[in-house]
Amino acid sequence: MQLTIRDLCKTYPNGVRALKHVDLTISTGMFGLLGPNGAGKSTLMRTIATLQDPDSGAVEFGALDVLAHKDRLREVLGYLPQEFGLYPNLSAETILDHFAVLKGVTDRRERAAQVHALLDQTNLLAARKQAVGGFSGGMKQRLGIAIALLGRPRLVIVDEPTAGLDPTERHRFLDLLGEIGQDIVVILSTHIVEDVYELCSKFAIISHGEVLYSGSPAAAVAALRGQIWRRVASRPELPELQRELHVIATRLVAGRPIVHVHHPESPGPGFEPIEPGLEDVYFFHITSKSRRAP
Ligand SMILES: Nc1ncnc2c1ncn2[C@@H]1O[C@H](COP(=O)(O)OP(=O)(O)OP(=O)(O)O)[C@@H](O)[C@H]1O
Repeated sequence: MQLTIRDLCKTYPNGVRALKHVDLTISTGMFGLLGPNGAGKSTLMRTIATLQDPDSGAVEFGALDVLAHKDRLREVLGYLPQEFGLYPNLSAETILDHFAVLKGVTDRRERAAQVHALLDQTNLLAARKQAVGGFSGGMKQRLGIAIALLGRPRLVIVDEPTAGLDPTERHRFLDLLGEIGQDIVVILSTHIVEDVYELCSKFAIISHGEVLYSGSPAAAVAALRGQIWRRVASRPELPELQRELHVIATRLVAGRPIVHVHHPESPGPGFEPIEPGLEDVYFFHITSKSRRAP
């Protein structure tokens, strides 16, 4: 099954152009949507999830025209929004049972089986009778994904699910997504580069409503190989380096600024070549765009 997004545009009434001619083809597996705050990720997710309309463009899931047949898309969709409320006094099991009814799983035995399987898959079986008001952030997110998976969706959309999770919970959540993404389309929106690197076979970088890159993380890294250089800089040097070279990132390592520069060959004395990481890819595309902008 394939999700095809064609020439999608959205301008909010306040004039913000949140999506500018977005084209993407997303196949079965985990697809990462990476971009800074305000890039347009949530707008794109909500549009695919049929929660809001674009101004123009098309979304197709297999042969289904999503914008023309929203109800049919919703039958095969699981959506975990950035923020969601849960009745704090209800247990995870009761909440899942309610949502299963809403998703149309009317057969009691089938519903009980699905709820049990999802509680097991999300490692919430032991906590199933507890009121969710006492759940940790990670447990709430796992319950959120269990709700999204009710009714056996073919398309799952998760919007920044790992924000605010500690490393253990983050990995547990990512492992869970990895399992799910074996044979359905899963779109993971995030601003955490490692989430994409660890999990996604394909990804796109989006900024200011535009797709700056789409492809595999490995190909994106390979395309920059031999072109990323690093050197320690003193603070007073930074403005000149930034003027003269394409500095993609500056980091403090043990209190000293380290600059990463994109250049086809050595940019000068003191620079050493480095193996690019996905973070270099991300900053390269984001900064290339702002260098091109008038
Ligand atoms: N309902 C709205 N009305 C007006 N502007 C909006 C609305 N929703 C989003 N925007 C603006 O559209 C742009 C894209 O927002 P969006 O939430 O899609 O980005 P995002 O990539 O999901 O960001 P974040 O990571 O911060 O959630 C931002 O400039 C945002 O301020």
